[in-house]
Amino acid sequence: MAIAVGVNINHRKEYEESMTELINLAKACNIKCVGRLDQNLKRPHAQYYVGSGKVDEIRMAIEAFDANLVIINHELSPSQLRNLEKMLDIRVVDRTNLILEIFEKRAKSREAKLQVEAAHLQYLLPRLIGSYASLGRQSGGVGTKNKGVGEKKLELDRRKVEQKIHELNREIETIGIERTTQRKSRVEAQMPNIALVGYTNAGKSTLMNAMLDLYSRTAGKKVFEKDMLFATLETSVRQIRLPDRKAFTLSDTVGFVSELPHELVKAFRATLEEVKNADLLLHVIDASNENYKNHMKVTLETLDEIGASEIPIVNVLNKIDLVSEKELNQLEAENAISLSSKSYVGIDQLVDKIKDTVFKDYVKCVVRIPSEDGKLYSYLNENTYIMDTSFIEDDIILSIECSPYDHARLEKYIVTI
Ligand SMILES: Nc1nc2c(ncn2[C@@H]2O[C@H](COP(=O)(O)OP(=O)(O)OP(=O)(O)O)[C@@H](O)[C@H]2O)c(=O)[nH]1
Ligand SMILES: [Mg+2]
Repeated sequence: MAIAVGVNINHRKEYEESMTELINLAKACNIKCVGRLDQNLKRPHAQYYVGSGKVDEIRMAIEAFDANLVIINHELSPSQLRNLEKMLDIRVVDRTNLILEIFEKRAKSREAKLQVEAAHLQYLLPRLIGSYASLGRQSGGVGTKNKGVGEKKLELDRRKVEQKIHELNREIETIGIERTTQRKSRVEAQMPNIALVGYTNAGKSTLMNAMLDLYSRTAGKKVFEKDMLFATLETSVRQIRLPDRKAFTLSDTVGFVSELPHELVKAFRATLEEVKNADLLLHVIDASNENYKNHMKVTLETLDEIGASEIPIVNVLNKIDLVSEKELNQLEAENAISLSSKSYVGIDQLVDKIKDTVFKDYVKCVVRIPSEDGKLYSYLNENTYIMDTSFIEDDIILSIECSPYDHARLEKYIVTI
């Protein structure tokens, strides 16, 4: 049972949505918000984040609603967190900590678990001094009360935590090396990489599944999709082969959120390598969300933070089945495709767009291959688009469209007709 507290700095128009989001983040952590307090300020209060009068109001709300937790819609400095907890005598959780707790709950793979743990410890390190947060982890997460840490123990704790972060990072690095090796073998296969990116709950995983359903022969390898914040925490890479044999890898990635903790972005850098190494990003946007523009901005900022801002982007305005025609015409996004991943509307247009970008260098040519070269024929059948087949003497004449890579390799078979 928590009281949600927000400070609207300079009347930000995204404020209301970010409070709703905070309450949803809490829900994802099994915390129910029973009360809410807001304050308009020009800048946060240095000591308590909220103004000191507001601290009294929060105290009254805690009593009135019998709450055992206060959630703040922003990252608090270590001293603000300490001061507030001291004043209120209750555990205070900031937005960053809440997101970290969700990631901790959802992480499944070893790599994701290690990354989240490293991020959480990094967050805790400067906050170890006498806060509830410092011991919350050892005694069971949000909502636990703890007090009294001796100075000596604190120093010991700090060194232990630093050591642990160091070990975790080493292990994450090792997994990262394996990942790079896997990626290398894909690069050698000359397959372009496309990554789905975007705000959490925009529909990235749903679009991935729709593409798999339509264009993958190895169906059944679907990814997890759900109406909740941060359904996806791991990067999944799948191969897609279009009917004209053009193939690419598609990566589904962790969603972004406004004020995504820097510790997490840093910790997830290895997982987000797929994004950094992509030839094209499909920026999935929930067009039915009235704050979609702010979501786009957050995504672009996060891409910048991970060093992926130079990669070409196609904007995918998703969930158009929930948008009226009038609203659809008002949507603003450059280089955009509108579609519905859920009802499979408009996916063909996205595919055309993909062909126009990552496959624009594909070339059409005619090759003449000896009919006994069955191996070459089956390679071409598998990897290039055969538009026409005819025969001259004992040779097969194929009109094909292929990658520049294959084109170079086929040089001695190419004929002009
Ligand atoms: N109506 C409608 N709902 C959609 C569409 N695409 C996705 N959804 C729903 O939106 C919710 C979130 O979808 P996901 O695919 O899990 O979203 P995500 O972007 O992968 O989210 P994270 O993994 O949390 O970052 C699910 O309930 C989907 O069914 C769509 O085109 N139309
Ligand atoms: Mg997802």
